[in-house]
Amino acid sequence: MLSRFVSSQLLNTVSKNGKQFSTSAKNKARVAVAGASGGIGQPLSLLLKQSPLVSELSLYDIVHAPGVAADLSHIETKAKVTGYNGNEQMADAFKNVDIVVIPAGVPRKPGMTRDDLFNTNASIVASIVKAVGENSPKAFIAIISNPVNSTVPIAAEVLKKLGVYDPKRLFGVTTLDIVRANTFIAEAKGLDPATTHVPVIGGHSGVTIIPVISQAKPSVSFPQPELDKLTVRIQEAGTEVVKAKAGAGSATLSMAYAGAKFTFSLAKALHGESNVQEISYIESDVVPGVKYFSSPIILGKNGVEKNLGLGTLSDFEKKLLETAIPELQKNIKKGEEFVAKS
Ligand SMILES: NC(=O)c1ccc[n+]([C@@H]2O[C@H](COP(=O)([O-])OP(=O)(O)OC[C@H]3O[C@@H](n4cnc5c(N)ncnc54)[C@H](O)[C@@H]3O)[C@@H](O)[C@H]2O)c1
Ligand SMILES: O=C(O)C[C@H](O)C(=O)O
Repeated sequence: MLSRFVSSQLLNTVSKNGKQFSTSAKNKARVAVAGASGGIGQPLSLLLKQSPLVSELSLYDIVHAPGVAADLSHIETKAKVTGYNGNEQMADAFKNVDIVVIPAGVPRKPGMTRDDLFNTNASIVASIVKAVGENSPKAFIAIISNPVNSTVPIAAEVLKKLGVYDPKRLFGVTTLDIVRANTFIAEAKGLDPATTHVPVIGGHSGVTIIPVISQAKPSVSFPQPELDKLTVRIQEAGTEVVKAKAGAGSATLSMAYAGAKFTFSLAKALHGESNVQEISYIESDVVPGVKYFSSPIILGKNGVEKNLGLGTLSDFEKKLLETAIPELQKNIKKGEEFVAKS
């Protein structure tokens, strides 16, 4: 009873941007989670297992994946769950899957930047994406592992080396920034967060996170000092959680929610729902000289169908964009060089 209740709640929430989607047997996705035993991986897998959009759930990690899979497999929903542990089972984990979500890697501790995770997470993401490219070259790949600004270019370069890169099918998950912006702006204005939409563009770290409050729906306005504060709060929300967790990691539950929301949009688009809108960090030409950029997109059966671009930015947001550009360029170059050197 409880699982049905939660499942319908989640479906209602995730269909916020689109129409309710009917889920017959053939329009379900086979989804793999890499890093499935972790702080994000476990609740994300739980949310995916509860969804009628998912037919198979392939859980991969270097530890504990069979245990997590056994546990989830007892839930009274149709998705078939299988666990795969360690390098030798990695290829099997990623065979015949439609979508791979990657929250594998280490999280921040207080005092660290996301870029401080690069040395550990770059090779983790590269090895997982290589295995995905070799075993399901058409899969949509959604990267959660930080630093997202660099791990997405790393994934692209790895897939290029394999000759299977399709920029329409590779996504950096920035959904949590939008979820947070919706929540904070709704709180500030006494709105319902479930029907508040605040785009956040750019990248996923500090000044590269650009809240576009001028395009919020419903429309809102703030005196400049309050706008400054809200913007910084959205940019530093990850750090707020890292500090509050005091050494026990970073956002996991809200990220699982955001990751599930994004994955459900991919699943809906894959199976033909029209006008599925998301915001994601993808290969892009909307900002000259910045090869990867997060902006609103329309998803279709083959991935990114249309990049909706930046829309009209306020002067304040244009300044935020100017500040973000050199940092994004640096992060992207670092990711590309990592693969070129390896
Ligand atoms: N994009 C975002 O908005 C966002 C939000 C929150 C966290 N994150 C990032 O997500 C990542 C994971 O965070 P977490 O809190 O779940 O960390 P965690 O340490 O709790 O879990 C990570 C999991 O990855 C697994 N792992 C490590 N190396 C692996 C490999 N080579 N192959 C497969 N699995 C491997 C670990 O065993 C662990 O189970 C971090 O990099 C974090 O910064 C991103
Ligand atoms: O802040 C972090 O390190 C994790 C994640 O990127 C977040 O935004 O919560």
